[in-house]
Amino acid sequence: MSFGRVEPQRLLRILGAPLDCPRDVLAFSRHDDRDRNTMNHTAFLDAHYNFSIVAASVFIAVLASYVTLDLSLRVRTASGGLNHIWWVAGSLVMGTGIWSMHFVGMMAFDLPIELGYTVLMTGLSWIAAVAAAAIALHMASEGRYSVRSLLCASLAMGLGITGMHYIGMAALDLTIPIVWELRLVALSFAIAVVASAAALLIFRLLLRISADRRLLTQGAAAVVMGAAICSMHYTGMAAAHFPEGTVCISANALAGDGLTAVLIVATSMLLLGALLASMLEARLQVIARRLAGSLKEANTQLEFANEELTRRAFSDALTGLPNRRLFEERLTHAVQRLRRPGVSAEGRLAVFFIDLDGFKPVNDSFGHAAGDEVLKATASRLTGLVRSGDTVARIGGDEFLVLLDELADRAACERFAGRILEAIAEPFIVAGQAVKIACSIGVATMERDAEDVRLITNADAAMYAAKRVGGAGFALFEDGMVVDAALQLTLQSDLRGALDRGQFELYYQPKIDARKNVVTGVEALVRWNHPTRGVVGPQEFIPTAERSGLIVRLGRWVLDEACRQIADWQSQGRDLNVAVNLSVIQLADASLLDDVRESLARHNVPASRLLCEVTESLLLENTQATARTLVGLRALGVHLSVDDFGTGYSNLTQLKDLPARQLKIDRTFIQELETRSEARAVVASVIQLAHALHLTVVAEGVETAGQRDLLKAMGCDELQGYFYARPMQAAMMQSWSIDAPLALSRTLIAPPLATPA
Ligand SMILES: Nc1nc2c(ncn2[C@@H]2O[C@@H]3COP(=O)(O)O[C@H]4[C@@H](O)[C@H](n5cnc6c(=O)[nH]c(N)nc65)O[C@@H]4COP(=O)(O)O[C@H]3[C@H]2O)c(=O)[nH]1
Repeated sequence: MSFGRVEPQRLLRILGAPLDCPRDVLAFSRHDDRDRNTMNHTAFLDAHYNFSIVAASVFIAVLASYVTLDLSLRVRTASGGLNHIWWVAGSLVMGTGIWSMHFVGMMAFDLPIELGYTVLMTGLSWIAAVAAAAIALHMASEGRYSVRSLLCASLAMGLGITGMHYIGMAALDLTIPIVWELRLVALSFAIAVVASAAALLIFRLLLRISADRRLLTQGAAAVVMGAAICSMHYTGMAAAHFPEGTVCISANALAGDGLTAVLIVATSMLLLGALLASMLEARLQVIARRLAGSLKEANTQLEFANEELTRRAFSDALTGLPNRRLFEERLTHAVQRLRRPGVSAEGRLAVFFIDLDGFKPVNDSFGHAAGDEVLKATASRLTGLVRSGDTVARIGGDEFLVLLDELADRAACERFAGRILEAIAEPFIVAGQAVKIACSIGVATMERDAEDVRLITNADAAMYAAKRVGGAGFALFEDGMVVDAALQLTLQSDLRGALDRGQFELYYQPKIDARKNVVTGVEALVRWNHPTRGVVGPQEFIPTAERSGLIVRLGRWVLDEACRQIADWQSQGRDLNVAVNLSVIQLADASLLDDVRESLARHNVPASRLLCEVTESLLLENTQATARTLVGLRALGVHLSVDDFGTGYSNLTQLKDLPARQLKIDRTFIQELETRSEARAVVASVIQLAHALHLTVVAEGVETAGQRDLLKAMGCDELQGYFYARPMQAAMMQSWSIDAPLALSRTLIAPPLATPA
């Protein structure tokens, strides 16, 4: 299709080329005054353009620019060697596109002589175009460039494009050479350089534009770039004047309308193909990015899950402290560090085993959430005591471990244990109430050259030792304690089966009315008939039973057995009151009241025959649950006795609010009665004040006649102790008589406890 012939001047106007070019040059028929030297007296051939081919060349230029811009993105975003392939392919496509535009533009140039192009020079011009494209795409892949590099690249590209154009012109082998209008040649070079710089800036701009707005921007940019390339070409063409009489020797080489059509179609197909490939690649890149994104997300989730698993494997979920596993690992490292050559010979490690005293009742009375708060607060108090390199761990229930290294001596360990005791002794706020808890601490240390590294076991053994002497204190590990600790473990496992196997038995110790000298009642004291160790005293297994929770079942059995015994004595005509000891854990147990009620009913025993002894310190803790139980017991008609009075920190006025009926003065006071006047003064005033509060007073641990006489003189109501009788089996109570000679009562009635193996 042809749009007819167009004047070059009009064509330049359409393409935006400078219009101040002298008419004579544009018309190729008149001389330019300024270039008179070169063009004087020379007549030039009339040149015209075939508009449809010019349009095709413009289309190719715009299409090439669009494809080039697209390829620049691929070169920039592709990775793993693909960018190099895109660079080579892109340079070929872009170079061919520009070159093709030039070649088609040349075809549009119509002279009255036949024109044709030599293959070699045409090929060279193609190479120049590809080189310019390679420079452009390389710069595009950089993304950011300095003004200097932009200038250099624009110059190089400009040279490449201009080179392509003028080498392409040189492919016309003419008998009379072309006369060049240098000003326009320079202008065409300047246009090429400016167009290159604009193209590079557009490359960069395009990278910053979001994908959805890119299509339009890229289209507009392609039009600008295409127009710039065409301007350069047609300005270059305007600079060429073909003298009249010239003949094209290469007319038979590359030429003809068919070739133009093939070139246009082939180039367009090449460019469109490249565009499609580029778009496909872009799509693939999006998919790959999405895949990579989801893979990354999956990886992040996996990493998080792994971290969480590791964290859980090595930490305690409630407090966030390291657990036993991590503690052991850190201990191993600490031991290795200690043994490393060069470490101070005095350096030592210390493990503190901390077990809370009285935590279980808090947990039972206030609920697990409150218990958790106490544990968390304990964790933070302990953490607050150590330095950053030390380790605090929770290894279960209410047990914590602390590892300190570089401790100077045993005194430092003792000081630290003291600080732990102080920290835990501070009241905990539980459900809005201040609750006091203590702890037992076992300390095991290791010196540099020591072989034994069973620090945790040793600290545990020491903690047991501290617990056995009443808790709320610490003990440093000593060799004999390991045996003890092992014994505790055996005890614990044996205890579990002992109840089912009926190995527990109640012994009874009489209480004597001080004035009337008659038995008023007995205190039931539990014994464990151990199959291998013989009779085991309560002090050896009650703490263990409390720790293992078995005390609730054991206490239930004691209550029931005591009621059964009351009924038994009743049936023999003996009305004896029986006192049973209640543990702190039983008091906090909601089922205690039901247990007492059921036992009384089962054995048909009046509640007034039963007396519950509760230690003073426990009564004064007076948590909500304990208070409820005490009031409930009282409501049932069961009497209460304050045991071990004087060992706690109470004063008598605090006792007046308690539903107790009896007060037992601790035997440590009784033991000093004869030797210390202060003890006498205390016991005398306790008896007086207790009477004022309508409490009967029992003195426990009466061992001598002198103690008996003093207590009688002070007005003490009841007496209990070895002076009268040791705890004995129920059957022996039959034959026992107060009037029996003391020596006899001791040998007959006091079966010695078996010494633990
Ligand atoms: N040195 C000396 N000791 C005397 C004398 N008279 C009595 N004793 C001992 O003092 C303890 C008195 O019981 P406790 O203060 O309630 O102290 C009891 C009580 O707190 C606890 N216990 C005993 N049976 C039970 C029980 O069934 N349940 C609970 N929860 N605790 C019990 O075990 C503790 C020790 O009981 P036992 O070993 O039987 O020790 C008894 C008794 O044998 C004396 O003249 N001199």
